[in-house]
Amino acid sequence: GSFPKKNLPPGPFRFPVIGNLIQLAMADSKEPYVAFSQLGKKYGDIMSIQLGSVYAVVLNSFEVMEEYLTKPEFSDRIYTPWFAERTFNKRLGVIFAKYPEPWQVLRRFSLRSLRDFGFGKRNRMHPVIESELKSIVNEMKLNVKENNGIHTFDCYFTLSILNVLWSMLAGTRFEHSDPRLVKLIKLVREMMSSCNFGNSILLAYPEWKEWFPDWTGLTVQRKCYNALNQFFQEFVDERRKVELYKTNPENLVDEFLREIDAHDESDSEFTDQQLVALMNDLFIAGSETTSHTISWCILYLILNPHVQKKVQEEVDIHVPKGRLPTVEDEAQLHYLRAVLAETHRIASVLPLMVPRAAERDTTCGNYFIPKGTYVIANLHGMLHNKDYWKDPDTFKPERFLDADGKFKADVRLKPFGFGKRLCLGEPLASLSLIQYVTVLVQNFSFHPVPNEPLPSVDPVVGVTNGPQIFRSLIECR
Ligand code: HEM
Repeated sequence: GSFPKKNLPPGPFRFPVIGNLIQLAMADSKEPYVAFSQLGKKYGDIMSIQLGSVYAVVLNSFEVMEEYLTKPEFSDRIYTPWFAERTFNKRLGVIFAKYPEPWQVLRRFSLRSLRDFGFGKRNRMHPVIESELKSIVNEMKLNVKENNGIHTFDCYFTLSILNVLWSMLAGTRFEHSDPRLVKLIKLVREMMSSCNFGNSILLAYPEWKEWFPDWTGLTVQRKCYNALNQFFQEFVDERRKVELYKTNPENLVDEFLREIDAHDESDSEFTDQQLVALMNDLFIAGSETTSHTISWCILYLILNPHVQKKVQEEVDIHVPKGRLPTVEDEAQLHYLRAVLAETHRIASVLPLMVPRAAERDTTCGNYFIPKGTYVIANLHGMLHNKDYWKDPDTFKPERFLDADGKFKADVRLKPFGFGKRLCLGEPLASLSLIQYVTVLVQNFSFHPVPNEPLPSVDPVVGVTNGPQIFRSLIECR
C-alpha cells in the first residue's frame, strides 16, 4: 500500500493483491490463529501481515499484547462498512465505537446501566439466573427421560444466556416457550451461522461486499439484522409509550430513553438508532461467548471424569442443593474456579479477541505502526504457547491452584482482554459461568455415551470458537 516500508514490524513477503493470504493458508488453512503462531515463530512476537487489501500487525506474546493493547494509541477498533450493515450503515454501538469519542460516552452509559440493572445488583440477577437454571434442569431431566439418558448439546445454553441478557435490557425474562424468545434465538443463530468463509473474506476485501452479497453471506445477514433491529425497536417504542421511564426507569432501555429526552437531538449520541445498535451489540458480544464457554466446560468435564468428580465433591460441601451459590460460597469454590480458568485458557472462545486499530501513527520501540493498522491479538496462540504453558493441549485445572489447593490467578490468562477496551460484560459472564456450572454439576453427572467416539475438542472455528455438537449420557444426582 501507501505506507512507508521502513521500520514496519517484520513479516512474510507480501504478494500484490493477495498479500499474505497464501502463506497463511499454507501455515494452517482452518485455524488462522494457528497460522499466525506458525508464522510468528519465524517473524517474531509482533509481525506484519497483509490480509488482501488490509494491513495488519499480529501480536503473538503476552508481553507485546500487554504493552500495545493498554495504550490509548491502540484503543480504537477496526471498522469497515461491512460491520456497519448491522447498525443502519453507520458506525454505531459500543463494540466498534471510535476511540476516544463517542466510545467513552457509550461505554460509560452501558457500564452504569448494566450495574444498575444487571450484575451490579446480585439480588436482581439472582432470581433471573435462578429461573433460567430451573428451566434448564427441568428441561434436561425431561429430555434425558425421553432419550434413554442421552442429551445432545447443540448450542444448548444460547437460549438461556440470551434470556439473561434480555432481562437486563428489558427488565423481564421470557418463558422458554414464548414465541418471541424462539424468534429472537432463531435470528441470532441464523445471523451467527452466516459468518462463513466467504464472509470472513470481507475482512481482506471489504469492497467485495457489493459484488458478492450472496456468496459472502451478507444477504442472509442483512435479513437477520433488519428483523433483529426491528424486534429491538418495537420494544423501545413500547417502553416510550408506557412513559414509565420518565419517573421509574426499570431497565437499560428506559435509562437510554431518558438520555434521549435530556439531550438535544442534533449533537447527541443518544438516538433511537444508537440504542438499537447498543442492544444488538450486547446480544452479539454476550450470547455466544458465554454459552460456548459453558458448553466447553461441560465437554471437558465429560472428557476428564476425575476433574468432574472433584468439582462435584467441592460443590456438594460448600453449596447446599437447591439454591445458587452466594458470594461467600463462591469464595470457597477454589477448584471450580480453577476449572473455569482452565476452560477459558484451553477453549479460547475469542481466539483473536476483538480486533483493535491504531488510532494514530505510532512508533513503538523500533517499529512504526501507521494510523488505521489493524491490530490483531493472537490470544489463542498465546494461551497455547508451549514455552509458558506446559502441555498446553491438556486440560489441567491444577495450573491455577497453589500448593494449598487455593485458586491462583495467572496474569497471562486474559480471556476478557486488556486496558480500556476490556470486555464490558465480564462481571455478568463470570457470575453466569460459576452459577450455571455449579447448578449443572449439583444436579447431573455427565458421561461419554458408551460405544460412541468421545466428543471432539476440535472447535467450530469462527469469530467465536464453539464446540461441535456433542452428546452425553446424563445421570441425575
Ligand atoms: C465468556 C464470556 C465472554 C468473553 C470471553 C468475552 C471476551 C471479550 C473480549 C476478549 C473483548 C475484547 C476486549 C479487548 O479489546 O481488549 C470483549 C469486548 C466486549 N464484550 Fe465481552 N466477553 C464475554 C461476555 C460478554 C458479555 C456477557 C457481554 C455483555 C453483557 C459482553 C460485552 C462486551 C462488549 C460490549 C465489548 C466491547 C467493549 C469495548 O469495546 O469497549 N461480553 N469481550
